[in-house]
Amino acid sequence: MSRTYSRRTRLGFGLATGVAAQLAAVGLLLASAWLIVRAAEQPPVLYLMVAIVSVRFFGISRSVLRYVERLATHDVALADAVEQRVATYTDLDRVAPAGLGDLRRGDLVSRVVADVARLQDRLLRLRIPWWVGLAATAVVVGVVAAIDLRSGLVIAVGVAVCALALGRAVALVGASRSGRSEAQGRLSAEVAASAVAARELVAFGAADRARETAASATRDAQSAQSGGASVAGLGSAVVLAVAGLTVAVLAAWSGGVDPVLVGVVLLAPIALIEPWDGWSEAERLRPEVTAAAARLAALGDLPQPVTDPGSPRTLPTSSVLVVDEVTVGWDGPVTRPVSFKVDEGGTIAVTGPSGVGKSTLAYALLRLLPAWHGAITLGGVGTSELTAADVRSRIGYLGQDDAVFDTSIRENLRIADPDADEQRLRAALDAAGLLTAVDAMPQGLDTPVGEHGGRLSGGERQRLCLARLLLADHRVLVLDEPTEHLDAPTAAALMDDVLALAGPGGRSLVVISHSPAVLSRFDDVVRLSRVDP
Ligand SMILES: Nc1ncnc2c1ncn2[C@@H]1O[C@H](COP(=O)(O)OP(=O)(O)OP(=O)(O)O)[C@@H](O)[C@H]1O
Repeated sequence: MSRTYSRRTRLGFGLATGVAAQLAAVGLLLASAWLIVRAAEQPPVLYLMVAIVSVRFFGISRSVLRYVERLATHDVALADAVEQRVATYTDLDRVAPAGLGDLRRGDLVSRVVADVARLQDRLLRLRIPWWVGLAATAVVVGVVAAIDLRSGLVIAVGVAVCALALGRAVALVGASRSGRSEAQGRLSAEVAASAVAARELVAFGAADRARETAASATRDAQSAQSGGASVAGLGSAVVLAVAGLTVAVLAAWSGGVDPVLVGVVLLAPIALIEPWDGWSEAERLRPEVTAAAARLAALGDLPQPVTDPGSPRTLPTSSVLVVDEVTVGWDGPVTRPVSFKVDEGGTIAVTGPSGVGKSTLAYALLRLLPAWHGAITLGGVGTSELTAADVRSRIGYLGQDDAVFDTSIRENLRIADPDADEQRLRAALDAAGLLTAVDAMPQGLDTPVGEHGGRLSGGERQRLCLARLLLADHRVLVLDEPTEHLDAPTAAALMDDVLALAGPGGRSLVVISHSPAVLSRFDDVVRLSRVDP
């Protein structure tokens, strides 16, 4: 349906066609009932024509209306899901990477994919069946009441009993069913972790343990799922029992009803089984949908590690970086206060024992984490007075294991600048010392790099990440262990290319490293030390 109609209008249209489809189904059954009873009296066929045409009309219109209803309501639900997915990404973007706490990758994927899909059910399989079912049921009760008031009241009582019994039965049996989302999330996390670490798990003979953990997560997910199936079974049983009971009561009390209409009255509760089944399915899904909504809301509630100031200052033109008596850490300061200055085009190395907080300092420079004490200024303005986006447009970071995507070299580079033309891509590769190697590859820039860049050597992978960083055009580069995992000649060659980026008119460099060979290339080396425990 055209997007020019508002979502509310499209939903209203979907609901109206849903109710009409449901009434067509009811009409089909009731018209058939009347037709069968009336035909038994063998009247002239003309008397039956209206009912015969009605049966055909309801039969055809039911399918057409159901189809239109699905189109309209799914259109709205899919638009909602897109918005929800964007909102979830925005929440992740707001807190990642420092604010994700203990959330595991697989679990995050499960939230973004499965929980958002579950939320789609809130409209399609939870709310709409209730609204459509209630409207259709009200019409049926009205029609039967018009034929025989007492029978109408009996069906109305049946509806109330069915709705209450469904809610009660599902709540009793399904109290533990909300665990399905968690179980799915844990299963996704286990599978993702095992897939990423498959080589190490096999090498250390830990594959069986990983398999057992995954099997236990699978059992939990299955048990949650089979619990859902038993709830569905119970729901259907409740619906059938209430419908049957209502028919029995109607049969016992239908003495005063016109004999031709007895079939219509008696079959009315049977015609309501379909919408009531929709309620039963809705109640089965309710705990899962509620849990999925809670999990997504929990992402939105994650505290933001750094917040932008209310009135941020303008990003200064100067890129002189000053770190003044700064201490960093995650749960409290782990480093002693550190101070240094990097002029435009200047270089500095940061070193210190493992775990002292070197990478954490890099996070603070990029405003991914706040510093506990001291001040970090860029061009004389405190970075806490700037927006994080402004700081990150000026300061770029190359981590120890930056993500390389399973696509071509060109597309990996374009993540930094989707509009970069061939010339800029080649210039960045040249500056990172990778152009000659790429030109020697048969597919050049279109060479696929494989999962995690597995088809590149360690040095090539690191240079690709460096080239990507250079494309983003930051004036200050923070390089965290850029030569990690590289042999001495490759590391030295990479450092030559890195240092060539600095100098007058060039970029400022903060290089974090343990390596004496790397440190020996710098005049200024800052040593971090741990606060006393
Ligand atoms: N995501 C995190 N959440 C909580 N604590 C963290 C996190 N990452 C690191 N830490 C802790 O912060 C401290 C500093 O870690 P950091 O990675 O900055 O050290 P580092 O000096 O870079 O170490 P290395 O040289 O081994 O890379 C360590 O005690 C570490 O356990």
